[in-house]
Amino acid sequence: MSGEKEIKVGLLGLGTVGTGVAKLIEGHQEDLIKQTGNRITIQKILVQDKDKKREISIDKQLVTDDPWEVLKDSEIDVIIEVMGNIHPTYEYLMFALEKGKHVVTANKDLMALHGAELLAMASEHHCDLYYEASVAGGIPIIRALVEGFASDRITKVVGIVNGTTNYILSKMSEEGLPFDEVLVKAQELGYAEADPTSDVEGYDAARKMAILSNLAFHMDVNVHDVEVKGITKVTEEDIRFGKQLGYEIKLLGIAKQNDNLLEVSIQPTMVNKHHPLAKVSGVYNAIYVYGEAVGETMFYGPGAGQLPTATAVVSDLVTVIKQMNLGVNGRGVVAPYRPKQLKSDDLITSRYFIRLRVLDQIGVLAKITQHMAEHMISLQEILQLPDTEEQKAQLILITHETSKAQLNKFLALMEKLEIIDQISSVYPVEEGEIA
Ligand SMILES: NC(=O)C1=CN([C@@H]2O[C@H](COP(=O)(O)OP(=O)(O)OC[C@H]3O[C@@H](n4cnc5c(N)ncnc54)[C@H](OP(=O)(O)O)[C@@H]3O)[C@@H](O)[C@H]2O)C=CC1
Ligand SMILES: N[C@@H](CC=O)C(=O)O
Repeated sequence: MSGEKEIKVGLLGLGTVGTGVAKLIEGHQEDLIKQTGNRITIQKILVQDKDKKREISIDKQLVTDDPWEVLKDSEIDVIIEVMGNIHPTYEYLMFALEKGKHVVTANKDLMALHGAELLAMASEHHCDLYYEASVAGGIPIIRALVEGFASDRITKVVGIVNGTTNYILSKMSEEGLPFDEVLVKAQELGYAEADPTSDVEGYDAARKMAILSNLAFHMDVNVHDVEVKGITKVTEEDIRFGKQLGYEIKLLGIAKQNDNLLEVSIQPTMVNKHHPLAKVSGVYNAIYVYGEAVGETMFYGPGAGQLPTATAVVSDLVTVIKQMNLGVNGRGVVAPYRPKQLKSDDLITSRYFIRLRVLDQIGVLAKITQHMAEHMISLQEILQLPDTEEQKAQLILITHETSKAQLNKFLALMEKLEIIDQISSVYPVEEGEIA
């Protein structure tokens, strides 16, 4: 096709994802033209360091370190933001939207914190703001929630939403590799955030769970509503003992809504080895969505990395262009319309894996189980193993469903007992409804 209208894009960032976006726009141009009727041109690219050696050859004239050269360019129709961070990114995108430019972003930090303001600004100026790449890289989960399940009422979203930590836990479990070594590899592969603390401490996944919960439950969920625990304290023993009892440890996001009461968390979880989530390995992500009408659905795919993430970004761009051609930009945003109320700890329930180091004495087990009974915690399974220290033993308890409030009271008591040397770890257990 020739003579098609050109759509000009301003690219903020030319790192892992930005490079993938440039590659796809160039490499898939003919298909993109067929789908949109438009030729897509990258007009300008913002970077920090203009002299940095780049993975792809780019016309030097396009590259700038002056944000205003991109943001104030009146020929640019769409800004693609893949530079990350909250500031100055927030200010740049607010400016772009105010000037009537459509925005596509992969930035979950920004969307989880300022999504509502950005979407309001987009709506006010009849602009699109799409952010599919911000959750689960190449999996079109946002589109599924917003469009695919628009007619249903979602009750639960459970999944693995961080590629870096899933890669680390998989390598630790499958190959026995140490945490630090695998983290370096994840950074080299471009999976980890610029500061990998946000991956390993669970903040990245918490932001993604906030975004998903917002869209799934139509509540104004923000990152502060998410209970967060990362993987830095997961030990080789937890992985080994978990396996002995038939579990794999996964950093699992859980968002559940019952009677308009919400719980959202991200934490290392013992997942039954027969549950499909236990088999999600490497950088892959997987998300279960449960709807009242649809029942159970599962989405699976690469959660990070250059081309998977770029696919989501460029697909958003295609949507924006199609809407430009129809003149319907900025109309798709549905603001949260249900009041948000978070569950108290007595309404949050789970099974739990508790690993204790105890004194290896007669009557220890009886005392512990007696305290469990007093706290209305019922035992599902127990495993006692020798400890590396003499006269100590490792005790692993798997509970039946119990409330977080009861569990915390029980653990507080355990801490005070002389027969308990250490509470080594506590993880929720996900058996899965289809295990
Ligand atoms: N990597 C992944 O797999 C995924 C990433 N994302 C998200 O995509 C975004 C980009 O990630 P990624 O590509 O990995 O990040 P990188 O660190 O690889 O790239 C960031 C790019 O932005 C530029 N940049 C950063 N800050 C500024 C600034 N203040 N002014 C001008 N340019 C700036 C950098 O310039 P220079 O090159 O000169 O340093 C670089 O080109 C983030 O929001 C991330 O969370 C989302 C899903 C997956
Ligand atoms: N660091 C993130 C990148 C994608 O969002 C991850 O590992 O999932």
